Amino acid sequence: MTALPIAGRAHVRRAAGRLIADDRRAVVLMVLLNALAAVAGLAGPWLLGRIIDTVTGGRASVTAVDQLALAILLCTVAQIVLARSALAVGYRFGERTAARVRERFLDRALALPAAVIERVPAGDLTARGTGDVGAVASTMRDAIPEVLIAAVQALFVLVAVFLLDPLLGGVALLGLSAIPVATRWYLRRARTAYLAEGAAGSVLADELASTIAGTRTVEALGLQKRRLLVADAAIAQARRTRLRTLFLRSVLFPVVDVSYVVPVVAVLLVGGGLYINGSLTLGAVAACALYLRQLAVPLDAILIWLEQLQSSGASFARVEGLAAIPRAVVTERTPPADDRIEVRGVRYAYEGDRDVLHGVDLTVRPGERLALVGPSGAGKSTLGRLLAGVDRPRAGTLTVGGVAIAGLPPDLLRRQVVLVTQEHHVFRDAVRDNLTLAAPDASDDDLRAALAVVGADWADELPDGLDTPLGGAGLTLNGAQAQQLALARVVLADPHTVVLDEATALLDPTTARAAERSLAAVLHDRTVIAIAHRLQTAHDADRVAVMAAGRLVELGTHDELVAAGGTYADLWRTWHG
Ligand SMILES: Nc1ncnc2c1ncn2[C@@H]1O[C@H](COP(=O)(O)OP(=O)(O)OP(=O)(O)O)[C@@H](O)[C@H]1O
Repeated sequence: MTALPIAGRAHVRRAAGRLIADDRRAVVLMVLLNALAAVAGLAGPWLLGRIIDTVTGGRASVTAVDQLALAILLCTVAQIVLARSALAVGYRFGERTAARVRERFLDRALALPAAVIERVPAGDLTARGTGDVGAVASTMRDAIPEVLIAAVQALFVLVAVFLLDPLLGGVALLGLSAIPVATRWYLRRARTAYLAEGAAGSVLADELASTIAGTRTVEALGLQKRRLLVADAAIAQARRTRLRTLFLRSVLFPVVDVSYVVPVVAVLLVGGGLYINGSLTLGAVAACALYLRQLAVPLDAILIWLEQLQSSGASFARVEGLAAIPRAVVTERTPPADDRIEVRGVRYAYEGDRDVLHGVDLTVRPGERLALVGPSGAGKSTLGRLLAGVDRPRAGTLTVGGVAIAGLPPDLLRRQVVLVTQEHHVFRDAVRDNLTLAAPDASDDDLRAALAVVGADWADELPDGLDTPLGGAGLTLNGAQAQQLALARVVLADPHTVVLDEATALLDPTTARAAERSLAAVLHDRTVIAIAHRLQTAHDADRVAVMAAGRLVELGTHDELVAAGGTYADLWRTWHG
C-alpha cells in the first residue's frame, strides 16, 4: 500500500490564494465594509477622550457633552451594522468556497486512475474526503472571514494609537512583542504536529475499516485479539499526536493572554508621565488605553483561528495532495483502425522501477481465444490489466488498432476491451443505473435483452422492474446474480475483446456452472484473453501464452507446446497427474 501524497506549503498557499481570488469581489466588499466598521469603532474612544478633555478643561457645556455622547452612540450603531454586513458577506463567501473545495476534491478523487485507488489505503482517501475536506470547508466558512475582519480591525486600532501619540504607539508595540515570538515558536511546530495528527487519524480509520470489512474472516480465524491490539496501537498513536498539539496550544495561549494586558499597563504608565509633564492630554491617554483594550478582541480572534488555520492547513495539504497524482489522461482521440491488439516491449513496475514485467511482446489475433498461463506471480494479472487499459506500461506499448489502449477515453475504451474479474461491484442504485454505466444511451429494451443474454431470469421478477433499488435497503443480489449483472454490463458495452481473470473462481460449483454458461454467452463472437488457472481452459483455447517471472516464455497451440516439451508441457504433465 502506498500512502497518498501530501501537498507542500507553497502548493497549499497557492491553492488557498486561488480560492480567495476566485471570489475576489466578495473579499474586497468584506474588507471594505469592515474597514468602515473599524473606523466607526475607533471614533468611540476618541470621542470619549474629547469628553474627558472638555470636562477637565473646564469648558464643558451639557449640550457639547450630549452631542459627543450622541456621536458615540451613532458610531457604535454604525459599527455594529457595518460589522454584521461584513460578516454576512464573509459567510456567504465562505459557504461558496467550501462548496468549491468539496467539488474539487470529488472531481479529483473520481479522476484518480483505478490503479492508484487500488493501491492506497481506503481509510486514507475516506478520511481526506470527510474529515479533512470538512475541516477546510469550515475554515473557509468561519475562519477566513473572521481572520480578515480581525486583521483589519487590529491594524486600524494600532494606526489610531500611533496617530494619537507615536511614543505611546511604540510602547504598545513593544508590549505586544511577546505575541509574535510565541506564535513563531508555535507555528514552527504546529504543521508537523497537525500532519501527524491527521495521519494517525487516517491509520485509525483504515484499521477500523479493514476490521469491519473482514469481520467474518476475523471471527472465523479467531483474530479478535490481534485486531484489538492493532486498533489499540492506532488509538495510542492518535492519542499521542493529539497530546502533542494540545501541548503546543497550552504554551501559546497563556503567553498571549498575558501579552494583551502588558501594553495597556505600559501605556497608562508612560501616558501618565506624559500627562504630568503636560505633553499629552488626559483624554488622549484614556483613548490610547481604551484602544489597546479593544485590540484584545481582534487579536484573540486571530489567534484562536490561527490554531484552526494550522490544523486545517494540514488538512488542506492532505486534500490538495490528490493534485499531485497524474490523472488518467486521454491521449487518443481517433478510434482504433481495427481490433488487433499489439504488445511491444512492455515493462511494468508497481513500485519505483522494480519491474514485474520485463519486456513482453505479444500479438492477439482478432477473434481468437488466447489462454495466459504460468505460475503464481508470473505477471498474468498484471498483463491482463494492461491489456484492458486499467494501467499504463512503464515502458513499451500496448495498442489496439494502432492506438494506445490506456490513452483511450472511457466510452471508446469499453467498446474495445473489458476486464472481467471475480469482483463485481453492485452500486446502491436502481438496476437500470447499475447497467447504463456501461452504455449510457441504452434503452430499457436493450437492458432487458442484455440481462436475458446472461440468463438473469431473476430480473423478470423484480418488484419494480428496472427501477428496483439494489444494495442497502434495496434488493441484495447473491454472488451469481451480481456476476450476471456485471456480465450484462459487458454485453451492453459490447467490446470486441474480453480479458477474463479468475472470473468464476469464487463461485461454488453449482453456481459456477450457471456462471460459466452466462459467460459463454457473453464471450460469443469476441476475442477472449483468459488468465487460466485450470489448464483445461488452456487446452480448449486457440493459443496458449506461457508466462514465467514477468516474461512470455512460450506461445503456441496446446498441441505444439506439449510437443515442444518445455514449461507448458511440464505444467500439463503435472496437472494431469
Ligand atoms: N498491487 C501490487 N503491488 C505491488 N506488487 C504487486 C501488486 N500486484 C502484483 N504484484 C507483484 O507483481 C508480480 C506479478 O503479479 P501478478 O498478480 O500479475 O501475477 P499472476 O501471474 O497473475 O499471479 P497469480 O496467478 O497468483 O494471480 C508479483 O511479484 C506480485 O507480487
